[in-house]
Amino acid sequence: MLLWSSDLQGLSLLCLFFCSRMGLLLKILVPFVGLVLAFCFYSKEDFKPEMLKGKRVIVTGASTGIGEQMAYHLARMGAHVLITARTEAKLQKVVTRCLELGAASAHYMNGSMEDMALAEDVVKEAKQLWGGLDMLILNHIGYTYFNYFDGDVEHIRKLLEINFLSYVAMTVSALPMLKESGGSILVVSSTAGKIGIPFVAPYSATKFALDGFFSSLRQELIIENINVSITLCILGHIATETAEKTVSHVMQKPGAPKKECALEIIKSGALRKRELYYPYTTVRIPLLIRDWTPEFLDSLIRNSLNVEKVKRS
Ligand SMILES: NC(=O)C1=CN([C@@H]2O[C@H](COP(=O)(O)OP(=O)(O)OC[C@H]3O[C@@H](n4cnc5c(N)ncnc54)[C@H](OP(=O)(O)O)[C@@H]3O)[C@@H](O)[C@H]2O)C=CC1
Ligand SMILES: C[C@H](CCC(=O)O)[C@H]1CC[C@H]2[C@@H]3C(=O)C[C@@H]4C[C@H](O)CC[C@]4(C)[C@H]3CC[C@]12C
Repeated sequence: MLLWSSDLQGLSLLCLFFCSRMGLLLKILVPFVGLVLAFCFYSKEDFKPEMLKGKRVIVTGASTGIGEQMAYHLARMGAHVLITARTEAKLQKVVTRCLELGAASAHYMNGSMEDMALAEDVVKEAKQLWGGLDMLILNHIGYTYFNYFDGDVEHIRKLLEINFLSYVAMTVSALPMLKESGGSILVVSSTAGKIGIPFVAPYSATKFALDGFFSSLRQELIIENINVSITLCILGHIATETAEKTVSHVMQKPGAPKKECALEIIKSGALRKRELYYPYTTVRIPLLIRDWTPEFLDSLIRNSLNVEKVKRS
């Protein structure tokens, strides 16, 4: 089995974690881990901001949070940006800021991604504006509660439209241009799209759906030698306004910085990575133990939350 450098890092951290418990650390694994980390360090591809200069990029859900920060990073790198969300006033401010930061151009389209026509119209606008597309960053999400599942099936149907089907609709519309440019699709997902986390059942379903669809589509693009990359971005808790409003009372640690998170997403897409894990340690290690000791991982997740503070609404 071919291990990627980032997986070697994850496995090394895992070995350190388990063997530090068994006192083997100083005898066997320190040299091994040293060799592995040296390999990982020297095998890293280098990201350069110039990679994004003049590139034509759509960022959805960019009126606030991680999407807003991605728009600003792209602007600093000299990209053309087209951003979407529902709140026009916020989008106007982000576009203005993007132009101040050096964007090659900056435009917005406002509307809800419940409407599949909007999803397709955003891609048509990119064709109208730029004649093509280099990067599609699918980031928006609909209203997400953090509580016991309330049995509301309609809420799940609506969230699947916003968080999943609109991503598929935009991808279908954008693929002809991305094939022409050899471009990239960045799909923003979550730890909750890879493992079972309590209190986010509807949201988690939509994120698992993204993994299934885009991981299968990536296989087909490879089979047909189509040069379009798909990067699935698996994020842990990030300190955005919405997340802090929703979960700060339950979380035992603060979220990771949204600005750094946004940059790591862009870098992973530009380097055409298969998946991004951010923050690496808190996301990658649970995934490494997920299939070996699922019950142990489930208990770790439950113990990482102040579950007593979640009251059925
Ligand atoms: N923050 C975190 O802890 C984590 C976040 N993630 C993922 O990162 C991504 C961004 O998260 P975050 O920045 O926290 O989210 P925010 O809530 O900060 O931003 C969500 C964005 O989506 C837009 N949006 C909301 N509803 C709709 C809709 N119906 N149609 C179109 N756009 C809509 C919002 O703008 P408007 O309201 O104006 O429409 C906003 O721009 C998401 O995919 C999320 O799953 C993953 C793991 C952890
Ligand atoms: C609690 C989870 C981290 C568990 C761990 O030990 O690492 C967080 C991982 C993913 C987070 C949720 C997420 O994906 C974004 C949602 C979007 C909304 O902004 C509200 C917050 C989220 C429900 C967020 C909540 C914490 C996580 C489940």
